[in-house]
Amino acid sequence: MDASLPCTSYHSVVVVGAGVAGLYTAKLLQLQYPDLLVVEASHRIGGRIQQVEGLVPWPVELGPEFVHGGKSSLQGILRSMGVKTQEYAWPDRWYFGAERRLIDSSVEDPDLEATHALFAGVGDEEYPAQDLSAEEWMRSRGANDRMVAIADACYANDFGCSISQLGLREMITENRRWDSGETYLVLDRSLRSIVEHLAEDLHGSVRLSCPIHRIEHSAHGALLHGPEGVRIACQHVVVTVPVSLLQREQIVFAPALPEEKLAAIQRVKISNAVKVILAFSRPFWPAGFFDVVCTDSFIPEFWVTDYPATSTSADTQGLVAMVGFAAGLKAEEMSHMRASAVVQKALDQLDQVFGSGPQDRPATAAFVRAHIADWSREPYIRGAYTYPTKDAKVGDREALAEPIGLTVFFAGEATHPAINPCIQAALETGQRVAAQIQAASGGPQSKL
Ligand SMILES: Cc1cc2nc3c(=O)[nH]c(=O)nc-3n(C[C@H](O)[C@H](O)[C@H](O)COP(=O)(O)OP(=O)(O)OC[C@H]3O[C@@H](n4cnc5c(N)ncnc54)[C@H](O)[C@@H]3O)c2cc1C
Repeated sequence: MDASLPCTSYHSVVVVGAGVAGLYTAKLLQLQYPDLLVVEASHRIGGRIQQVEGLVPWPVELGPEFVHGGKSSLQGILRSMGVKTQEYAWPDRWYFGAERRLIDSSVEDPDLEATHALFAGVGDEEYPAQDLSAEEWMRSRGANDRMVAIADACYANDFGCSISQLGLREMITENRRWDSGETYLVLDRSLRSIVEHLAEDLHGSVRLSCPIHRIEHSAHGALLHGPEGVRIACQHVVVTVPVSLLQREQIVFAPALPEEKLAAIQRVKISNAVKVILAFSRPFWPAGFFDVVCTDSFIPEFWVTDYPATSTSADTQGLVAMVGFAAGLKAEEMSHMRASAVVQKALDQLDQVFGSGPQDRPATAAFVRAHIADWSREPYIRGAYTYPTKDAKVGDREALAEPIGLTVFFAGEATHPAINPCIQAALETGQRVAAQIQAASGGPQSKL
């Protein structure tokens, strides 16, 4: 990366944000626009793809960890990288906190089946004129408290929010347009490799530690304002920052963005997510265990994370890891707790889920160290990922994606019209915006 770029420069294309959407846009446009520049606010590339080292013998993912769906558009990139994946059915166990009962997902449970049937059929619903939360919608379809608790821990948490925040309208769109498949894929290496692959030819074209705070734009181009008087002029600018930052007006646009886009920016929400990563001296879960969704519990989901060792440090040798994932209101609650209290409650929960007989505190007994990733604290992300938001309108995602003339373009997971907050969606928005810029300058359409 070139840190010595001049304070005022001109580029035909500037991409704001070096997450996967920004990096993919740059990769697709780089040949045609060799002077393209990516500006990134933080000191690293990858955005929400981030790892922590030194807990166990491999880097543990702080953000995304799974490829959602075996038919995802990410598959082409993974194949070209020679990545092998393993498929898991999700979820593989259930823990009912109120009943203190752990079951295999093959065990019949009428409330589980009824909840899955409701959510599988949400795409058949009519768009309501007045939006409902998923909880209100479930109750209107006769769901009981146990079903709501199941949906909160399973569907809402996976969507990155709580059941009261999840909106029916965007759930309908998501359900109708989801085309990636239902299995979870785990890669044979860190997701960092995807970031490295996207950035491999961008050396010298990425400027780090350069938060853009103002974009002046006209039909003729844009002037970007960065720290310490940095000015970057360009013909086309691609804004890929999380919608949470646009809501906080961390970038000021002059002239202001159109009313319709501003309203959509405020309606589409990102909630928080917290990952509690726990290193243990030995596994205390059943052989073959992958993941457990926990109703009426502090942390709604735990999974085992296991990659080929990349470190030989004596400090991590032989350790195993489990990750707790909480989103929405539960994550907000955790954000206000002391880290030691979060870890204690996580261990207590695992003791309850897996303890029995003389082994009644297996997690506590095997605990070595922990790391907590609280995404609300990331200054240039401020949350996890957009979720099907209550009171968002049909067409809001398209409004987020709408360019301003031929100068300002928008990409990033929030701008995907299928309400898809996954890595593949971020990549698809990068592909869309690259094609828009090529069309705007009369160039050939990307074949990638
Ligand atoms: C905890 C968690 C778990 C997840 N799990 C999964 C999963 O299992 N599978 C999956 O597919 N997806 C998952 N996701 C979602 C996935 O990470 C995102 O969809 C994807 O990484 C978004 O990429 P992006 O490029 O749109 O945004 P980002 O990665 O957020 O990139 C935006 C970039 O813009 C930069 N930026 C912000 N402000 C400025 C500024 N003013 N100037 C310059 N740069 C700026 C940011 O620093 C960032 O690098 C998860 C996300 C989180 C947080």
